[in-house]
This record gives sequence, structure tokens and C-alpha cells, in this order.
Amino acid sequence: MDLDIAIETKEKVRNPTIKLNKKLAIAIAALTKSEKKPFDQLVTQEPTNKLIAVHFGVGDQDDYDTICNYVKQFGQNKIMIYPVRNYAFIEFQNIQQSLQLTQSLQIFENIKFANLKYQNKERATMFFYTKEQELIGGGMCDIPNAMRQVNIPGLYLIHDFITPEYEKYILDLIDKQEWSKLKQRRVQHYGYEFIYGDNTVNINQPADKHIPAFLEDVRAKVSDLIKPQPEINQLTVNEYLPGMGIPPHFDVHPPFHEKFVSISLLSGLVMSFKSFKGEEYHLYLPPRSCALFTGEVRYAWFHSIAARKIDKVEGETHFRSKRLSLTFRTIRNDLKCDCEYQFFCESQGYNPLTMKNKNPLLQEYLAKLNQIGIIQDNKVVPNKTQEEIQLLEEQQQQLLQIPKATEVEKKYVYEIYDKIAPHFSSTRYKPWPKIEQFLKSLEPGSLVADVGCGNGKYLGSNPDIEIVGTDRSENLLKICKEKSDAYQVFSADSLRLPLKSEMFDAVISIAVIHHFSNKILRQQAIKELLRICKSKGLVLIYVWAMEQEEKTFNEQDVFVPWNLQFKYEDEKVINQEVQQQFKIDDQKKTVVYKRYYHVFKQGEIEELLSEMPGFKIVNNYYDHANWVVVLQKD
Ligand SMILES: O=C(O)CCC(=O)C(=O)O
Ligand SMILES: [Fe+2]
Ligand SMILES: [Zn+2]
Repeated sequence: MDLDIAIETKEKVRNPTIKLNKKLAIAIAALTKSEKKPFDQLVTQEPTNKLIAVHFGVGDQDDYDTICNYVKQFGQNKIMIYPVRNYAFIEFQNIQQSLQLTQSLQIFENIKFANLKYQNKERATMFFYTKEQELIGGGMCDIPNAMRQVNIPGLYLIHDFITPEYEKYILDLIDKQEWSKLKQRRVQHYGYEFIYGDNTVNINQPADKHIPAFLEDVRAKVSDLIKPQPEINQLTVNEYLPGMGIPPHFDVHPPFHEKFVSISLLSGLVMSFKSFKGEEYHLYLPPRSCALFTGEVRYAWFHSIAARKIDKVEGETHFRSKRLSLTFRTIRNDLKCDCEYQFFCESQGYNPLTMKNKNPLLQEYLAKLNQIGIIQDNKVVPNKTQEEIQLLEEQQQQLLQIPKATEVEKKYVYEIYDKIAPHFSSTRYKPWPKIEQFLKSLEPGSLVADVGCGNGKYLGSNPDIEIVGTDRSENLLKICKEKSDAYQVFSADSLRLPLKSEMFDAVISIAVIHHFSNKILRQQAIKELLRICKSKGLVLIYVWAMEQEEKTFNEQDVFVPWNLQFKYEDEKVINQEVQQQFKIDDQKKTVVYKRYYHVFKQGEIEELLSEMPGFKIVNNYYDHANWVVVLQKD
């Protein structure tokens, strides 16, 4: 880290943890209010593939394209950007991509910024979040610029198919009918019951529910439109709230006749179309319009509605509101279809469930949809080599395998330290000289990470260097901040540090690695220390030794009691009003908590390291009942 950046950092970063929490609280409050959903359960410390990005929206004066293009560098993603707000939701395909984005922006606030051009880069802050369905309101990163008119074979858009008065009249009546709830939308079916999953109807079983009489005018009008096809005898009503859509599909051939229509009520929105040749169109369906599907578009094009809240139409932004669609179809008498689009035809070998047909043309079509290749001269030409595809798959696989903390760390390390933080801190005030010596030996202006900084005992050891501390325990972090407002600390998982690679001149890990309960986790934690360290930078690691003068361990995996003095404990625990798995020692006036340790045998840390690449051991020694190694990164 350059000296000038380090100085800048000192100027700007006063209280990042608190600032982050405040921003998060504001973001959550805003989200909860605007989305009418509780968002407080959503945020997580564990990295996920999903991010809430605050100060990263068009409300902060950045435009969609700038934001989308920046995010796109890190991988394919879905992004939901609100028109007037200052936050966005981003969902990547994997954790690595989201981590890389956070790492590019947020070394906790202001330390380092990549080549961001947009205005509020310095304030952008990212939070990981969990739940699956929350991005329903999202859309693809590139919101396509839809047209009011497109040339798709067989598709006709009829404007003002019904009058505003008729629309109003039928809307009230439709809303009073009985709705069925799908996962994403509400629907009504008339004439025949729709069988989702099979995307069909039972042609031998007309439903009791007939198309309502108040829709007879519009049904008759559509029947006229589709002549000589037999009259409309089936209706589906779909309700789309802003942010809802329908995935790409084409309506199965039998049991439906060729022609069908979709009438839009209330809000307009954009419907997308894709052909087997790879053509793609986005058409704005205005309110009260009727889209008529015939021939090629009906039989062989996918149609879909992206799950967005906004559409772009000929350069203008369109905010969606509630839309109802009326899809009128005619059910056939038999399941035969003799269309010329055989490779999409269920009655000609196509299986709509598996989306497979032995016909090679369909394979090409699907290949195109899967974007593994492009179609040239009616053949798929892959746009990635076999090796590239394999590499991608391997990378994906590896990422999925970044190990996670087990119940042991959660219960006997993370929870315990958070619990005993003030008491623990009161007993840990004296820095160990050799560690201070190490920090003092670093060049002025060095940037150092103290991963697992605890109560921040070393954060002030050398005023000429810049130290940032991370810990899992919020309560220990609080203590750091109480000690000095200038301490730069934030909460992080040592197994996946939200820090950019190759950033730090030195990294220290004091009494951390011995808290992981298996070798894979210990190695992963060390991998992370090395990753964030610059080439030629130093990594100092302290782990508790099995060989000690005062204590004898019979085993390497041990639970070490912590006698928490009553004055630090909740009265309810002391009086045993709440159920506890901890022992209460009435004589010593303590509650006994257990901390997990893996104590290292002599030579064990070196052995662990011998299986890992990218550094050499430049020093090792024994200090304060700890085995110590100093690594220099290659
Ligand atoms: O809502 C629409 O306009 C289309 C509905 C649709 O595609 C379907 O139900 O198959
Ligand atoms: Fe459809
Ligand atoms: Zn067919």
C-alpha cells in the first residue's frame, strides 16, 4: 500500500464498523418500508452470491449502464436497481463473483478503490444477504430497450382492443372471482383447468367454471379474430405485480389450437421473444392491447416477461404497476398437431418437460439458449473451448468447496468470545513483546491486517503503520472502538475475508488458527492470510502449543474452561432462570464456559504449511506457550 493512500485512509476512516452498521440499518429500514417486507433477517456475515449494494443506485446519480457495466466485470448477474433510490440488489452465479465485487470496492469503506468511474464510489458499501426469493423484483443486468413495434413472424399487436370503460367494468368483476395462488403469481382459469408442471389441460374434462358472462363481449371479439379456428373456450387470467414475470416458454401445441391472444389490462409491460435462430425482440404491450400469436411465433418462439419493476421502452423508463392479462385459447378435440415446427411439437417427438427432442435442430436451439455457442450455417459453433468450459466448471466446483465453520467453531469459539468479551478483554491488556517487535520492524506506512484482532491489543503498537483489525466477535470489536476511535476494525469470517487479494504488507494471526476444529479449516484460514498479503510480504502466525510448562494436555482437541465472573454475567443465567448448558460455580462466583482449542504439537504447524504453496518459512520459534511461524509470500 502506498504511503499516501495509507495516510488518506487514516484521515477518512474513523469508525467503519459503526458506520457500516448505521448504513445497514438505514438501508434495511428503507427496504422494509419500500418493499413492505422485513429485511432485517436477511443480512448475513457469511458471504453469499447475493449483495445489497448501498450508495450504488441511480438515486445516487449514477446511470444504469455505468452500474451494470461495473458489476458485469465480475460475472453474469441479475441486478435490481431502483429508479430513485440509492441501493441495488445484485445476485451473482457464485460467491466468488460477489466477493470479488465487494473486494473491488469495500475494503471496509474507503481504503482502496479500483478504477471506478461513477460518482459515489467512495461511499458504496456492500452487504451479503441470503434468501432465495428476494430478487423476484429483479431483472437482468441489461434492461433491454424494448420497442413499440417489432417484426416477428406471426405476431400481431392490436392497440385499444377494448375501451377504458370496458376495462374498468371487467376489472372490478374479475377481481371478485376466486384466485388460485402460484408461487409467483395469482391466476384464474375458465373453461378447462390448467395443469401446471405439464403445462396442459385435460381435454376430456371441461371445468365447471365457464368463461364469465361479463367477458362474453371480449371473448366473442377474440373468436372473430381467430376464425376459422373454432371459438375460444378457455381463459387464463394472470396477475403480475411489479417485479413479477413469467419464464421463457412457448405454449404447448396440443391441447391448444394454433391461435391465441393475450390482452393486457391496467399496466403495460415488456414481453420478450426469442427464436431458434437466436433472434431476440422486446415488445412493449400497452394497456388494453391484444397480442395475437399465430404460426411461427406461436409454435416455435419462446416468450417471457422479465421479473422487473421497470422497463425501458424506446429509451424511456416505464414503471410497472399491477397488470392483469387475459389469455384466450381454443382447446382442441384431440392431441394431434400437424404443424410444420416439428422439433417443438409434442405430438411430433418434443417433450415439453425435458425440453428435449431428438431432432438436432432443437439441440442447437437449446445450445443457443444456454449460451455455450453460436449458431452458424445451422450448426452450433461453441464460443468456448472444451478446456475453458472445463476450467470454468472446476473453478465453480472449488468455490463451492470453500469450507465453512462447523458447529464446534460456532458454539465453542464465536459464541463464547462474544459472550465473554468484556471479561476476556480485562485480562488481555499486555501486548507480547515479540509481536510488538515484529510490528515495529515494519517499514513506516506499511498496511497491516490483524485477522482475529480480539480486543485490539496490537492495533496501537506502531503509530507509523496502518493496522486494520477483523474479528468475528462484535462485542470484541466494540471494545476495540471504545479503546480508540482511530482503530479500524470490522467483522469478518477468517475463512473468507472480504478483503482484496495482495493488499497488505504484513498480516498477523495471533491465537486464531488453533480455534479451528479440523485441518482443512486451519489451512483455509492460512490461505486467506496469504491471499490478502502482498508478494514478499510477511505473515506472522501464533498458535497455542501442546508443550507447555504450566499446563499439560493429554489431547490435542480440548475444551478449555472460561470462568466468567458473575459481574459480567446476566442475572438470569446466574439465578438459573434460563436454561443453560454451562456450569455455575457458586464458590468462585463464576459461570463456566468452554472454549475449543486444537493445541499444536511441535512441528505441526510446519507440517500443515508443507502441504501449501506460495511462500517460505523465514522464522519459527516458541513464545509464551505458542508455536510461531513467520512466512514470506513468494
Ligand atoms: O401474461 C401474458 O401476457 C402471457 C401469459 C402466458 O404466456 C401464458 O400464460 O402462457
Ligand atoms: Fe404463454
Ligand atoms: Zn405442433
